[in-house]
Amino acid sequence: MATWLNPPPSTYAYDAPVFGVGSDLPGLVSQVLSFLTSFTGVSMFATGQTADSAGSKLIPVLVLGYLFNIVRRLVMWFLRRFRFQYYITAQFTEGDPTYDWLVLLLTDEGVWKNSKDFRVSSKTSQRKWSIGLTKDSNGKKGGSGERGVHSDVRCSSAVALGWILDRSDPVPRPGSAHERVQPSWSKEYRRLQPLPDHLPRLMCKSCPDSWKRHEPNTRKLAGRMCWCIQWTRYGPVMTWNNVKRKNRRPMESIILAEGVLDSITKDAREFINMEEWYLDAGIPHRRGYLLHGPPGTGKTSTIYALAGELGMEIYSLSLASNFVDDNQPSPKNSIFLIEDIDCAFPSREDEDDDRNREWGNDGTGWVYDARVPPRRGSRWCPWESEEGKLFFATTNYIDHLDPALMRPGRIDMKIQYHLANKMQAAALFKRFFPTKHVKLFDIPSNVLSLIDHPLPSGAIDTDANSEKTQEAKDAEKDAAISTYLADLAESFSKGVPESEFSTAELQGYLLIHKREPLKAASCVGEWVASERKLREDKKKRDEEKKAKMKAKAQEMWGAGPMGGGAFGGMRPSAPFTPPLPPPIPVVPVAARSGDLPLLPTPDLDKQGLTLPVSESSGSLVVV
Ligand SMILES: Nc1ncnc2c1ncn2[C@@H]1O[C@H](COP(=O)(O)OP(=O)(O)OP(=O)(O)O)[C@@H](O)[C@H]1O
Repeated sequence: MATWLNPPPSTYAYDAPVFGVGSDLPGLVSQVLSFLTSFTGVSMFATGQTADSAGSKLIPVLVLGYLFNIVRRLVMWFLRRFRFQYYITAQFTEGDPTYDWLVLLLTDEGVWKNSKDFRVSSKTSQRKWSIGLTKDSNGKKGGSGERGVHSDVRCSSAVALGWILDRSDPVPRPGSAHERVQPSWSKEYRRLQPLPDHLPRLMCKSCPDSWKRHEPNTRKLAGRMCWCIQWTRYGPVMTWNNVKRKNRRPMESIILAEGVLDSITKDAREFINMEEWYLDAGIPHRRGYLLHGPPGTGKTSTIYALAGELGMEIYSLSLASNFVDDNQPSPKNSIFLIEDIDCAFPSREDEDDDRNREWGNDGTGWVYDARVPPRRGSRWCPWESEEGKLFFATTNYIDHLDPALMRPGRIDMKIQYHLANKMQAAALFKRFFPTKHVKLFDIPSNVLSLIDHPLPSGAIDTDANSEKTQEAKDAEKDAAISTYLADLAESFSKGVPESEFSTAELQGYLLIHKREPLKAASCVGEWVASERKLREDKKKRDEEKKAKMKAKAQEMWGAGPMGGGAFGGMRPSAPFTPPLPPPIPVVPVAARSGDLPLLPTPDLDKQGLTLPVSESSGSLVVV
């Protein structure tokens, strides 16, 4: 079924006159003047079109038209000044909760009904705004039924933080997705003056109840870069977009070594509650955590659970954007997250190695890929300027990080994650097979009959006794089931070798047997053996591949000075040192000419890769 969507622009500006002028006067006057200009020009030109004097009358007509245009522009300029003086603009930016509230309110007000311009989309919109087609669970049009709600967005604080009175930019920005919602959309709001008093009321009205409630969701917002042209600046700006909505993850579902989770939560809570102390002590109010360890050990899950626990949103920086704009900071009391931080901020040595490789400066004389832009690396810390926030970074390779990045003040707490131990394996098993869901599991009938103890003899005397004994029977049964499942968990953990598999891997295995606790426990040994074999095979394959590549390179470049190989073992007479900086755009000659394969590999034998290199007209050329 076709759905007519009317996606809202990324920014709404609600204009209201400070002194209650209820219509868009400047806009109206502009329209009238525009019409007069064109009408006068056309009519004068028409009257000048007599057979004998067309040419002589054309020039004054054009001059007059030109003068009209100048006058029109002047009037417009004065009107804009007037507007600047007497209007206040409140901007609601996409990504901020107030934006959502406003769009919701507008939807409820039915403002989209008058829209003439629709965009039809084949994919589901992130926000399911539409013209009265969606209904929430209460049957309310344009309701918020499906929308993600942060667990702790309080109306009052969001209002205080969420809107900006912007006197500096009275004119709509050309080129930006910027739409003005005229005050005429609601008589009620026009009456409420002046705007600064009115806005909080407007926000409180538009803030849906569901936003005020404590709802079990965590939102993750990701930085997205877009281009914006403003009067004052031209360039990329960053907007936060709600890209992921996750159900709030209970802290109990995170299985870590004892005390780890508690210490992070305690530390974060302390940080939040001690803002004033930080200010008084002159210490920047920010706290950085680095979670490091092998993949799949629960680093990201911890952050999501913590966000839910503390009622915070997660603002995640996409490394692809490689950019943070100070003008679009994430709100206070939020979590700023950078996953796999080693990719964004490699250690300086790594970075220099990379640069050397890029510029053929590693002694091989070969330019690998000079098109790789230099990374900003460790000299670029986006959270340096951000206060009142928790910063989380995750990495699998802490050794690859620049020590400067990890100094206190940037990273205050490092938490190491490990591959699963036996305790974690058992806890994970119990999480998968809780007693309360036993009905979902395939429990062998012989086990069930064992669990189903007969009632104690003589217990069924009266109705009351009957109830009591039934309760006792249920409790006894529950206890028997949990003992049974605990035994299975124990046997499962015995089958899992210590610190060899990640929690995610164990989770993957348990998911295969999610309804068969007995099988999950009894087959774990087989699974471990097969996983080990897979790893061995992969290791062998990798080694073979490496050896093949090495042999190929030797065959191509020769083993040593002037010895053998398709290129006669050529090598440069002296190590090549290209100028740095500025970088010259260099494309490997092999890649350009197409007669040699692109050498992909930094770890190929250096001896075999050396070539004589000279510089010629701004590009490096292999001769
Ligand atoms: N300690 C853990 N407790 C509970 N679940 C876990 C744990 N570790 C991993 N998982 C599960 O494994 C999956 C991956 O976990 P997660 O993304 O948190 O790992 P990670 O350490 O961040 O991995 P990576 O370093 O690859 O980003 C999730 O579905 C999560 O539920």
